[in-house]
Amino acid sequence: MAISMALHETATRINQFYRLTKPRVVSLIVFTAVIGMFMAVPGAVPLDILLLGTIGIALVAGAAAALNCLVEQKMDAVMARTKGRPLPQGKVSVPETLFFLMIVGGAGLFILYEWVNELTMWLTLGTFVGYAIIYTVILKPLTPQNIVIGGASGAMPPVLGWTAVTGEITSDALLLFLIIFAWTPPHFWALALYRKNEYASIGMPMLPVTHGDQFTKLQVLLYTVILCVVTFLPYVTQMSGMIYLVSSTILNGIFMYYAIEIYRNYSDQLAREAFRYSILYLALLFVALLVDHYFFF
Ligand code: HEM
Ligand SMILES: CC(C)=CCC/C(C)=C/CC/C(C)=C/COP(=O)(O)OP(=O)(O)O
Repeated sequence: MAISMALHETATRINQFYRLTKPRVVSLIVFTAVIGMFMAVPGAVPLDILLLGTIGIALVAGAAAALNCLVEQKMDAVMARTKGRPLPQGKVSVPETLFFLMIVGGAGLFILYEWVNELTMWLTLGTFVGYAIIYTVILKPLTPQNIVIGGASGAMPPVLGWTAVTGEITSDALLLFLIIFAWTPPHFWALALYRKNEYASIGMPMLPVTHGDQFTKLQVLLYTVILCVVTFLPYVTQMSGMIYLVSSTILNGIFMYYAIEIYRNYSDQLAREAFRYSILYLALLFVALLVDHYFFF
């Protein structure tokens, strides 16, 4: 009995640390990194790079998310969406979180340095600093353009995957970066529209709080148009073929529908759906890139 209680308690503790890493967001981030690896070569990705690169990038991304949770714990305690997180709930302490993220992040960087390559290690460290320091600490509380600039960190993982395999950055890798970079504003501002009051309550200068709903809706629409243009580029540059063109056109059509409807007939429900769709969109777009890469015609 005592042993099973102790086991249960240990599992619960481990789960709290796991939750600090924002596992769902990080899964999609790692997924785009893995697809970046496959896109970088015509044939198979060496298995050791695939495994160690993925583990290394995932560990550093998880550490970055944990540092974000640490920095924002007081604000997280106020917002309904975030108040259940481990730090505001007192499930883990500040020193424990610091220790955890340093071990996890350090292990990730070590793996990348030792078994992948130095360039990927440095770029991953730069991405960590970009998200956990430049975005979280400096830009987020300062300017509503925080996510346009901070989004650059979220857009880096396919580039990290690419350099893990090739050791260099090419224009095709930058195209993958551009796709996520253009996707981030409609992804986040759709959410910010229906979570505006929560952001206002903690004084976070998100676009709907500082510039109002109408302006934000217009920005969602504009960035969705930019996204459509950017996602056409892999076909134009012949990085991708027909499978990608058809898939991305359908995915973009649905995204445009949401962006136009948000602009013309806004409801929180619609913005919530658009936000959920944005996640599905990115996942499927990257699947389309991958499938097309191996069945190019
Ligand atoms: C600066 C850039 C970004 C900002 C500000 C942002 C913001 C957010 C926020 C606030 C949520 C939480 C929604 C909720 O709790 O209901 C969220 C969820 C999510 N984001 Fe982002 N995001 C960014 C970039 C990214 C990137 C680059 C990816 C992946 C490539 C991503 C993937 C996801 C996923 C998968 C979820 C759903 C998580 C869940 O279901 O718990 N985000 N995003
Ligand atoms: C490879 C590597 C080091 C990647 C790091 C990049 C990274 C973890 C990006 C995540 C983007 C993200 C979780 C945004 C959430 O916004 P938020 O943090 O403002 O959301 P919140 O309000 O839910 O805390």
